[in-house]
Amino acid sequence: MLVTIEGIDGSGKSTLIKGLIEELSDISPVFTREPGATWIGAQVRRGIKEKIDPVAEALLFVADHAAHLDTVIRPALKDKKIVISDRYTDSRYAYQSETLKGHLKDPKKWLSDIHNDWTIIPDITFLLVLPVDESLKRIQAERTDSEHFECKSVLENVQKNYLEQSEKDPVRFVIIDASKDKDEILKFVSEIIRQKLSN
Ligand SMILES: Nc1ncnc2c1ncn2[C@@H]1O[C@H](COP(=O)(O)OP(=O)(O)OP(=O)(O)O)[C@@H](O)[C@H]1O
Ligand SMILES: Cc1cn([C@H]2C[C@H](O)[C@@H](COP(=O)(O)O)O2)c(=O)[nH]c1=O
Repeated sequence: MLVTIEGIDGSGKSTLIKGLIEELSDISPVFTREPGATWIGAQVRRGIKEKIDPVAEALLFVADHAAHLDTVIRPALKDKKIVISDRYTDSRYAYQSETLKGHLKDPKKWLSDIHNDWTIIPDITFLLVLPVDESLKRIQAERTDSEHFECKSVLENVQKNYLEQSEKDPVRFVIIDASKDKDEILKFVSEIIRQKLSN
């Protein structure tokens, strides 16, 4: 089973994953992330930092995804493991639809075409939704450096894109009110994962 956790920067994904590591320890899921689980992930982070061309940046994210599927996701799913990924393809649809505006005629179609035929669609996606002002407050409270995505106008559109994605696939997406207490979110998410496993 492939579970993905999505949401704008500062919405609480890493916090939720930290809780799930302990909460679901009896079922030993494989925890992974995009970018970061492959050597290409390091190049993606470099690209973000250096603010490279948006098409080059998008292609690096896609390359990282392909390597992630090859080296982590497919082998784990083949072994019947539960895989939980901090960000996945929906991050591309949400962020690159925004960053590629003005660079490509139809970024959403381009992103869809480039993933078709080889990606794996998650079984369930938890989308953490939080007012952008709140997410920025959380980020600013804890970070000294910020990525170019982390500004109000970009994140507003990124969140809109996420919600649009969730409307297209309401069975896969579970919307979480990320302003709730983190223990409440953790309990809700872990219970849904266990329910889904027992079906
Ligand atoms: N439910 C919550 N209520 C209040 N604060 C929270 C909650 N969840 C996370 N936080 C705090 O918000 C900050 C950002 O959380 P976190 O790093 O988990 O977000 P993230 O979605 O992983 O961010 P990014 O995508 O930028 O890495 C942290 O300081 C964290 O402690
Ligand atoms: C997978 C992916 C990520 N991003 C953006 C979103 C974040 O601002 C950064 C780094 O991710 P972090 O886990 O929150 O540190 O990258 C993106 O634009 N497109 C993607 O596909």
